[in-house]
Amino acid sequence: MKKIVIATQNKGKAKDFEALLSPLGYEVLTLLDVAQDMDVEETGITFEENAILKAEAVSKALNIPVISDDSGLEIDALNGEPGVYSARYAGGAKSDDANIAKVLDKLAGVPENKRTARFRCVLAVANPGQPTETFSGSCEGMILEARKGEHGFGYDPIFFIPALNKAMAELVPSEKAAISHRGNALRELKQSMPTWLDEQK
Ligand SMILES: O=P(O)(O)OP(=O)(O)OP(=O)(O)OC[C@H]1O[C@@H](n2cnc3c(O)ncnc32)[C@H](O)[C@@H]1O
Ligand SMILES: [Mg+2]
Repeated sequence: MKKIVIATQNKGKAKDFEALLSPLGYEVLTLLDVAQDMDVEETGITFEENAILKAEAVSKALNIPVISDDSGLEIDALNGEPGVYSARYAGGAKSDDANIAKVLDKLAGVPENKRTARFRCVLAVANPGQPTETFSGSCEGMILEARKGEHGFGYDPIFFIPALNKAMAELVPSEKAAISHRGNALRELKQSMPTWLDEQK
């Protein structure tokens, strides 16, 4: 089986990438498999900057091609927060539960039609000795008033997709892959670099 390294420590993202890439015949490896202690500081102020930082640091250290993912949730009523700070929105250690609680608290009393939001994802492809490329995807939705569903990770239980009449966390991995910001960004990558994935071994 072909292998591909995703420069992430996030097990939820790893599952999303498995749903996207195993149908194409890839085994997905992450930093948790290949470089446990590599934690790249995300000092950028955009998803692009952070995706490039993570991909280049890992590609350089391991001397292999990698894909990184920088992503987050933008809520219109909060002027785009949590945005690039999505992973640690509630401060301290990363906690999906505390992050969701903070969002629900901040949106208390905000009516349904003002709860619009989107997930964004930027993938960076870094190859030793070649210029890094980025690809982006988004997914529009609304912030629910309470958690719903058991699948996914992060803010998925409070992200409602009107077209499916379901929360993101109610979708099984293949259903999420078909409509998600991460899936859309990967489809962009495949379109712009049609042979890149095939060339990995
Ligand atoms: O940097 P790595 O190691 O990849 O892992 P991370 O969790 O820190 O990832 P980011 O820096 O890109 O922060 C993204 C955060 O945005 C949220 N997020 C991103 N994609 C999501 C998705 O598909 N569903 C729910 N929440 C998501 C979630 O809180 C993530 O922790
Ligand atoms: Mg991170």
